[in-house]
Amino acid sequence: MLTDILLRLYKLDPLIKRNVLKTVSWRIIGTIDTTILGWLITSSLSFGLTIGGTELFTKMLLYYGHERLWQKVKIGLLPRDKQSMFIKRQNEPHLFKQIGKITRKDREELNDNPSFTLWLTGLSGSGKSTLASEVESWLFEQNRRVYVLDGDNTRLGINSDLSFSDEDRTENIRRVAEICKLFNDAGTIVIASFISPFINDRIVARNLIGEDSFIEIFVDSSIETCQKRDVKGLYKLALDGKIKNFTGVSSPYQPPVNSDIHLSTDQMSVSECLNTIAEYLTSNHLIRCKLKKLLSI
Ligand SMILES: Nc1ncnc2c1ncn2[C@@H]1O[C@H](COP(=O)(O)OS(=O)(=O)O)[C@@H](OP(=O)(O)O)[C@H]1O
Ligand SMILES: Nc1ncnc2c1ncn2[C@@H]1O[C@H](COP(=O)(O)OP(=O)(O)O)[C@@H](O)[C@H]1O
Repeated sequence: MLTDILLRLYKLDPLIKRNVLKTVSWRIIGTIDTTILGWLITSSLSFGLTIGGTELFTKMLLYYGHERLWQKVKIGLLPRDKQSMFIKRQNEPHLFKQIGKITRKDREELNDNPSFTLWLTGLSGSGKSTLASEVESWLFEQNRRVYVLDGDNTRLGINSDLSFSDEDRTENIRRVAEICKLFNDAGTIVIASFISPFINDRIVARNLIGEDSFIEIFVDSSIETCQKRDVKGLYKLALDGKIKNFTGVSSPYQPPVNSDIHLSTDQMSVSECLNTIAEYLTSNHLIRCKLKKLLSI
């Protein structure tokens, strides 16, 4: 009967299949352990086998129930929709990661430079696009393979199905981080220029891209300065209620608490910001070129 129940569960869904397999494998290990301990303590093999044999079934049911119950506990889990997306992928039985002969390291060696992602986060009008373009030009002049990913551009293309709701911003950043990872794997330096207003989404991006390849730059300008600049006229529209969910007006921005580089763009000039980024990259051995040359930007 127990086998019958387990078999039915096994056919239900990949997660249950995993739970069943984990239950059985763990129980076999546990039972061998209990049997040996019972045998050693009582010097009776039959006593050890009796305890081990009995608990094989009781503990298997208890373990399975415990696993299923824990799946209802939300502590430390992603929101349910995201979680099921990840679980489905992790358990996708018909996909196999393909690994080619040429590695990221090979490409980095060919370029004579490591690849990484400079992640610019900040309010609209804080200076992300301006700095992204300046850093890109400077790196290009240093013969580095570099490419800018900008919110406006990706939202006109690959992410054109996404709105500015909190959920869609999260998905926007997840997709963009995946793209950064691909570019970095291809040996290219990426400058990602996205408002990316939520701390959690930036943590997801950092984890996807990799701790060592992700450099968070807080492009920090007060909302008053951004509104005064109003480069695209969007703040006026947002304040007049003509754009919904506008960051800093009707949608939150969570500033980084521990960014790798902090640029106060309402106090620093563009070239001061550029020098700060250049100094960071050279002192962390991410760009190999003479500092003197950098500081003459
Ligand atoms: N509601 C609302 N809120 C914020 N921004 C808006 C909005 N609607 C359009 N735009 C334009 O979209 C650009 C930001 O896109 P991002 O992909 O960087 O946004 S996010 O990271 O998903 O929050 C942003 O570009 P930047 O000004 O360069 O930041 C705007 O041009
Ligand atoms: N230190 C600075 N860094 C970047 N931009 C600056 C700085 N100081 C002033 N600005 C100005 O601020 C504006 C920023 O606009 P933009 O780069 O389009 O911002 P974002 O991409 O964050 O929306 C530009 O007009 C730029 O010239």
